[in-house]
Amino acid sequence: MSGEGDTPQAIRKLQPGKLVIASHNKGKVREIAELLGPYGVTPVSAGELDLPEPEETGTTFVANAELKAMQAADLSGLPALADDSGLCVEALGNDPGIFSARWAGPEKDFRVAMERVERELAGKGPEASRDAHFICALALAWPDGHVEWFEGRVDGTLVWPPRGDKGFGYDPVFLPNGEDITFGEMAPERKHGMSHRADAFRQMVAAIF
Ligand SMILES: O=P(O)(O)OP(=O)(O)OP(=O)(O)OC[C@H]1O[C@@H](n2cnc3c(O)ncnc32)[C@H](O)[C@@H]1O
Ligand SMILES: [Mg+2]
Repeated sequence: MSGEGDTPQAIRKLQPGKLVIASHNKGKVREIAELLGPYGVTPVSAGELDLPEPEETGTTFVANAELKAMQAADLSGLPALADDSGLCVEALGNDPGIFSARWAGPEKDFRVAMERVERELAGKGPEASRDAHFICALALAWPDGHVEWFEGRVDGTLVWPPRGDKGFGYDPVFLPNGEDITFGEMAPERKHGMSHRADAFRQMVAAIF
């Protein structure tokens, strides 16, 4: 944490415990808390505040991140950071994309979601590209209604069967370009060195902090 004298103006507005992470996904909340670690901000999650999970009616990652952040800022009276993210598989026309969470069904079973990706890819034939990328849109909403957003990306290929149990969601099938282990096999610090979420986060830090 920076000393009082060199703490940038914006971070002083984000007093410890005063930034809502507008997400109900424990894996994301953990990663965002880790990424916020160096900035002296102690986040509180939407779940801890009993905030409702809004319907994601947007047609883009940014629109969904904005609606989640704005609702949390509005209901809590605190600055709120939301993340809308997903896996885009090029041979599937970038599906599941914004529907990545919905492919896991009401039980939020990502084994089912990963199997669906693999099945749909198999349906494209053996020559189909296995290229994929993750996108992360971060939206930071202030209680006065002002919103800023940032979008990050990481490119890779899909493996089958799934490998590793360290991450969440689609991590076990995502092999980032230039790496020999999946996100599911990676220590969190290594994932933060290259992930879509860390990419968006770097842009946010450069702009805000
Ligand atoms: O909306 P919130 O409450 O934040 O939680 P969610 O899980 O519904 O989140 P999204 O609507 O943004 O859906 C994105 C899905 O994409 C997947 N995803 C996003 N980032 C990922 C990552 O870093 N690793 C693996 N899967 C990821 C993950 O399974 C998410 O459920
Ligand atoms: Mg969601």
